[in-house]
Amino acid sequence: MVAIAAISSSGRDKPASNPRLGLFVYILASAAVIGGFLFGYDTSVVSAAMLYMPDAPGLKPMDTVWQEVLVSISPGMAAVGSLMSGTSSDYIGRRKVILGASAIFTLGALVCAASVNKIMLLIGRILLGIAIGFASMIVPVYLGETAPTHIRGMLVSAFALMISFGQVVANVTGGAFSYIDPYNVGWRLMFAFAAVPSLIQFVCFIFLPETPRWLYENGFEEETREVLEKVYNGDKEWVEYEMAEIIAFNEDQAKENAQNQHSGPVIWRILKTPHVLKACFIGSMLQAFQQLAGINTILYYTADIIRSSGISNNHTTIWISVGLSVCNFIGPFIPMSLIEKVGRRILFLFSCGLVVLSLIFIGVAFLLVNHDSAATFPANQYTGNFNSSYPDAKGCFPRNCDFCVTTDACGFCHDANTKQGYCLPASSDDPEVFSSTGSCTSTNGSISNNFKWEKYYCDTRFTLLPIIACGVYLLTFSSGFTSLPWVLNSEFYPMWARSTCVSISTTSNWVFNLIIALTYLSLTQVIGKYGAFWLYAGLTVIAFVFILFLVPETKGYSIEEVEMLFMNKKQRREAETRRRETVTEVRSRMNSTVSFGGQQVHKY
Ligand SMILES: O[C@H]1[C@H](O)[C@@H](O)[C@H](O)[C@@H](O)[C@H]1O
Repeated sequence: MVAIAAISSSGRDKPASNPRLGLFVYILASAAVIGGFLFGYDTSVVSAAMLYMPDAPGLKPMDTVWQEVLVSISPGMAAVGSLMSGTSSDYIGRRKVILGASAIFTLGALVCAASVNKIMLLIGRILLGIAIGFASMIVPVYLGETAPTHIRGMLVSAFALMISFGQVVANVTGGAFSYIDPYNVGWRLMFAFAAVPSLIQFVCFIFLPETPRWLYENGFEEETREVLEKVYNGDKEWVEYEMAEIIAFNEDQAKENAQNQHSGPVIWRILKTPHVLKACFIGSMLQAFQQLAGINTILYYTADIIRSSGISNNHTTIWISVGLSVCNFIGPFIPMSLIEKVGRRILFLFSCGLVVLSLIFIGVAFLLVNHDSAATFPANQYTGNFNSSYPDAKGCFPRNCDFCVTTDACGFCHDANTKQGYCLPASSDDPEVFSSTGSCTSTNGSISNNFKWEKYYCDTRFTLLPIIACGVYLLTFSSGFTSLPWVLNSEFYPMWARSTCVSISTTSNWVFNLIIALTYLSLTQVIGKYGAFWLYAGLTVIAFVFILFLVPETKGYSIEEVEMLFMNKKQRREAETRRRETVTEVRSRMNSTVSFGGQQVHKY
């Protein structure tokens, strides 16, 4: 992809030095990125709460179908919420959608915390899902449209950093609240905790402004200038420059609109505008690739992965999970501090390449664990009270321990000394303790001979390897892949298409998130854990090539200029000519001044 020289919409020269910003823009950004925190917190806290909810009074009995529905309804509804938020943020404004999202989030958190039955909990989870869908789409758009160009990438990266921070806090609070009567009170506190930041965000946004670009597009010229004054800390030169850019760009768009006689829904216009369609496709693919790299399998199944690498103690598992989520939290500081220096592409390619290597490393680690795990006895040596006609018995037959414990219905029954054993169907009443047939069945509540039953765990010399590999993966993923799809999507689109395209690409993120999370366990049963991670590595190699050839560098371009990067030469020439004409008109208008409130001000 070729780079273009910066084409200022207004034809003005950019002020020579960056503006000296005040506190305002940082307060505004901090309040906005709370949306990222809520996103991360909500997607993670449910795993801790789920340890207790199935046995909580009022929620019992909760079978696996209910559990799966309660966990996956929020990402599912987030996909719907992010799709809805595009149109609504065009009509009512970005700020009101943020207000709506934080209000719905607060309500959802309180409904979950106060649930007296499963239906109420389900309603709470639906509200939370809609709210995070709204937040995940609108916060990057809000920051992209408000932030000064030279810190735009950094501020949107802070949104991604807050997602990871929300995930760490969810792990820690999940652990902490599990000490406070977890079946009656603890799980409720886990949900209620999130109502505090969402309420803070709601209150902040009562006072914070709408984005200058939305304001101007919707006819609020004076308000646009007022917001720019605050964002640029009264720096006149920058306020004039940005104001001129916004005006010229809007006029240019109006002209283009009239020339091409666009009418009907925005999506129709996107389909008929090749360079915007291309940007929207690239943006959506980046979000899809982010999920196809398997980030959420590692985050959602951390406990399973730790157990299956040979750790059998629950407390150790919890603390290793916290350690891993810290790796995921440290990484985003790298793009935040480097993005405005080295640019988006280098960081993205660097992180993507390292993610491929660490996925291969995870696969190798799981392969070693698999090869090192104990063998099963040949089929003709299955003895004891083994009944091969028992349901599931055949599916559990000729595998080693690792294959056996990866299969949902089976467990490994082994000689406590020699370690060799049988892969048997797990008991339906007590799957973690007994098999349903064979040498590990319950005899008066215990296993009668020298055998031991393992549902998740295989003894291995490589215990630490998959855990180290996951830590390395989380560090490399979060040092670029976590942030860049969000940053680039907040920059790629012209104003008229921005909210629709960001909502499409955000929906792509949620849909692929769901697909990967729902298929991981079945995938490991078909191609093994190592096979699943190598598949993700293969998909990430495709992502690398995709980024290399199709993603432009957006660093340093104003949000109005980025659109040009997706045009071919002819389209760019036409757009440049039209913009030049607009510039001449705008310049002549901007040179005239009128008296306003006793002061001489520009006439726009
Ligand atoms: O950028 C975020 C981040 O990487 C999160 O850790 C992950 O859970 C999300 O799905 C992703 O979109």
